Amino acid sequence: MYSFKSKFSNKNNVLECRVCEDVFTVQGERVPRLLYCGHTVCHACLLRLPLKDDSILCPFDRQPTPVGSTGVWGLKKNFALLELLEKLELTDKETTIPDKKVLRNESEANVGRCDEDESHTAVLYCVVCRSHLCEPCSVITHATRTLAPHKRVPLADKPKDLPRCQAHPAHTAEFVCLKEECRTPMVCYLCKEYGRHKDHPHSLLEAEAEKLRTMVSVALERTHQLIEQMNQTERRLDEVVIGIEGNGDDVGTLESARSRVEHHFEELRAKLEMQEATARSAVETHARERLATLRASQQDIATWLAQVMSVVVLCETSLSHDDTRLVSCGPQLKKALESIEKQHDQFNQLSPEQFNPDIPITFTKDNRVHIGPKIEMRVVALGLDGAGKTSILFKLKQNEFMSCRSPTIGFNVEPIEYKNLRFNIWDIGGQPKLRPLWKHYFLNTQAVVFVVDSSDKERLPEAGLELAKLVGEKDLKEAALLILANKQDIDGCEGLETITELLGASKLCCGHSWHLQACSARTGIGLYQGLDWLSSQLVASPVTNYTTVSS
Ligand SMILES: Nc1nc2c(ncn2[C@@H]2O[C@H](COP(=O)(O)OP(=O)(O)OP(=O)(O)O)[C@@H](O)[C@H]2O)c(=O)[nH]1
Ligand SMILES: [Mg+2]
Repeated sequence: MYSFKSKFSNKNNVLECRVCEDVFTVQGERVPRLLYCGHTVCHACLLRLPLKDDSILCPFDRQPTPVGSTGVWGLKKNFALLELLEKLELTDKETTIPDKKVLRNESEANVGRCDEDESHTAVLYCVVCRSHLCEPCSVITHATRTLAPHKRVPLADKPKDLPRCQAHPAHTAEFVCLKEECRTPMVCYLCKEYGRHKDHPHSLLEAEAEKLRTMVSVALERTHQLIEQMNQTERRLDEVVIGIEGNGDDVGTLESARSRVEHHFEELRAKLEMQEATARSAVETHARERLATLRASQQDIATWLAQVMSVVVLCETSLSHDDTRLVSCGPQLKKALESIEKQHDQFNQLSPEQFNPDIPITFTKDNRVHIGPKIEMRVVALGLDGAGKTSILFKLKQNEFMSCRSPTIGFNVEPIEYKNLRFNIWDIGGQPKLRPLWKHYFLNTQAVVFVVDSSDKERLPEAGLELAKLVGEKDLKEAALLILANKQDIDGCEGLETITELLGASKLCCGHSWHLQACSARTGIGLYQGLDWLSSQLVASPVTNYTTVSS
């Protein structure tokens, strides 16, 4: 029988901590540790001693023992004492336990029995004496001052026995070697202090297990949260799928998107059909009117022909008259010949265009049909004073450039014909006092030509402010915006990138159809590229009919 009394009878007073008077143990909180002065104190008492300048003062002679970052755990154990303890423990076991197997069977059989009295049922476990006790025996056996502080826990909380060291089976493996390459992580103090694991990083088995337990608990908590999030997301995805596909009577978003597409294109088709009907009717009205004019001209010619023929007959007959009769017919003949002259004039007035059977059709971007040689566009030219608006207009109109032009007070308006377009360009004065009047020219404007002076960097921000006002104008919402970076012939003028940046054009004009074109009113470069861009904004198909303007 492995009895409490026999176990401690040898050790009493000899192997106990002189601070707490508890018996030292080979592991755990009563492990004996050495101080620098040579005194031995148990681990638990050392933990309670106050620190002074990172040193522990010996409770017996006040000698300091420095402790590093590892604290009390870093102090050497009193191995001589430990050896002695273990030997005593083994001797106890050998003398009291004749056969280990018998002991195991016995201790298994004794589970529930009090180690002091087999007739009692154990309910407690003394973690120091490692004995199972009933309540009364626990009180009796621990009545002395030395044994009274022993920690006794309910049997259910009995700590698990520590494993034995593989290399030194007589010792418990109470440390964990933290070196990755070590295959046997659980080691005893011999391995740790002197053996294979000397100088390896270590941790106490309990501390390591606690660290792992905490790590696993945290990971587990996070995993539970992740699972919850995944479940929630799965539910939300299900809802989204149902939202898209629909469920029973609820129509999904796919169906409503489909209907919106169908509706949009139905509307477009209806609008297109209307536009086609309007265009067809315009073409037919145009053709009918032309045919009516042609038929009227045919009738006129038939009438003129009959009249001319009768004059021819009169003239030919008169040629055979004698003198008296011819003279008397003179006034009639003169009148008839005058009428021929008149009909000749009327005949000459027939327009040569009548002889061209073509019907010139152009489509605008909004699907209106334009029939006729020229499609018109209302354009306003704006910009700061001196930017070169008037110079550009006159360069386009009559290919002229004047190096000294007086500022425009009011406006100039000129039709500029280019390909099959007629741009009616309104050039408005740009002096500060005239700028508030710009808005009176906006109505029905299809395009704004905003002119900036590329050689005047200082005034570009001011131009940007005026541009900002223009793009905000309601009447110009649909208007195309052509920015002409003028005076590119001047040395040191700014490039398009700087101009775009200083005007803030990219941001300002994003709601508009806009284009920045480098040009010069002096040389004419870039002006027709600007007009081409304007044409492309108005006309759906490319404009091919080149007419009067020469570049
Ligand atoms: N070198 C050079 N000078 C130009 C160019 N365009 C205009 N100028 C000159 O710049 C000055 C102002 O030109 P204008 O056409 O009167 O300017 P504006 O924009 O009509 O000015 P306001 O009528 O006051 O709004 C004139 O002296 C022009 O000769 C150009 O492309 N190159
Ligand atoms: Mg001007």
